[in-house]
Amino acid sequence: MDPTSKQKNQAKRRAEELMRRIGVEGVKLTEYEMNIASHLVDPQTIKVSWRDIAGLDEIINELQDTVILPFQKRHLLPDSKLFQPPKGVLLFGPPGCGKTMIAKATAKASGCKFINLQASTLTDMWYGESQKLTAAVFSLAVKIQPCIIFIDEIESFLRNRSSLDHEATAMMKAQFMSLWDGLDTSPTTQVMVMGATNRPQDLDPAILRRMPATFHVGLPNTRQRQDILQLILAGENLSNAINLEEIAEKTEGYSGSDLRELCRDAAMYRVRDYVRKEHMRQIAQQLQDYQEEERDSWLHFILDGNVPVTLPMTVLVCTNPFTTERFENSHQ
Ligand SMILES: Nc1ncnc2c1ncn2[C@@H]1O[C@H](COP(=O)(O)OP(=O)(O)OP(=O)(O)O)[C@@H](O)[C@H]1O
Repeated sequence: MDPTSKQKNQAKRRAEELMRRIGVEGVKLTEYEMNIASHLVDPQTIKVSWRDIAGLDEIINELQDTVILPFQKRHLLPDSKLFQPPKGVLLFGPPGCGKTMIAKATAKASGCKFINLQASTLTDMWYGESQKLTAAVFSLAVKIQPCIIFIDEIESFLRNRSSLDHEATAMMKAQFMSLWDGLDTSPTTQVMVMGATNRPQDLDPAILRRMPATFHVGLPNTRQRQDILQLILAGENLSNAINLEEIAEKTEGYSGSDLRELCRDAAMYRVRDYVRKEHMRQIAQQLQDYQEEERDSWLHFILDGNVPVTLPMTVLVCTNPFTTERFENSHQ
């Protein structure tokens, strides 16, 4: 009995559906390629585009020239070994600064299929399966090219080799690199590995060499923070008193993701504030209704000719002169 059969069947169904949607038909896939294909992203359905990324124009322009142009304009120099996208691109920098967004927008702009791999997809497997899956990543990418293989947290499985590495891990790394090199054998192959990491210093130098295009996606400066805030708050109902320049100055050290959270918190705070005030208003209204009801019941009591021993002054003050008079008369 295969303990992974349920998982494999699900991956197969998902992969077949995806392949149909992205217009790859008549391509026969192995069981392992099917598994990898379930991580395939249809470029049409990628929601992130360059317009959603603020403050990173320099990186975007550079990516457009070095990566996207060779994919898009391949027909201009179809046989050239030089007019090629780099085989490896590395995006590095602190968390939450837009690396994943850039990778997705690159795939969308270049029209490439996008295999979104978590390192764990390859490493959490049974002994022997990892190697078959790694081979499947590259063979699938070649079958459906042009294709970007995106590996988030790439350092977690292609880290510095050490003598402490498990034999299977060491073999998988060596295999990954040799398959990567294999992409170079045909000048027409349009497959690129794109990695993202917060810890470039942990990456194996041999991997770094295979990624000639590196982009530092750092923490945004004041101007970039203002651009990000402007983008996040576009279309929101903002008070005229809000000064984005001032907020940008006060948020040194914030990533794009932190700024988004800040704006989300502010919106939540306004709604919470409104809901609380509304709640207080309702309580005040209920209290007032209750007091009015109480007063009415006292009035009935008085009008019926009863004399309360401890009639609250408020009732006397609130009642009309006629009632008070009756009360006084009856009291005498
Ligand atoms: N430059 C930016 N412009 C607009 N939004 C941004 C920017 N940078 C970050 N964000 C916001 O932060 C979120 C997280 O960004 P993203 O996932 O691309 O970061 P990352 O660098 O890949 O982080 P991690 O290293 O944690 O994976 C985005 O979904 C977006 O809302």
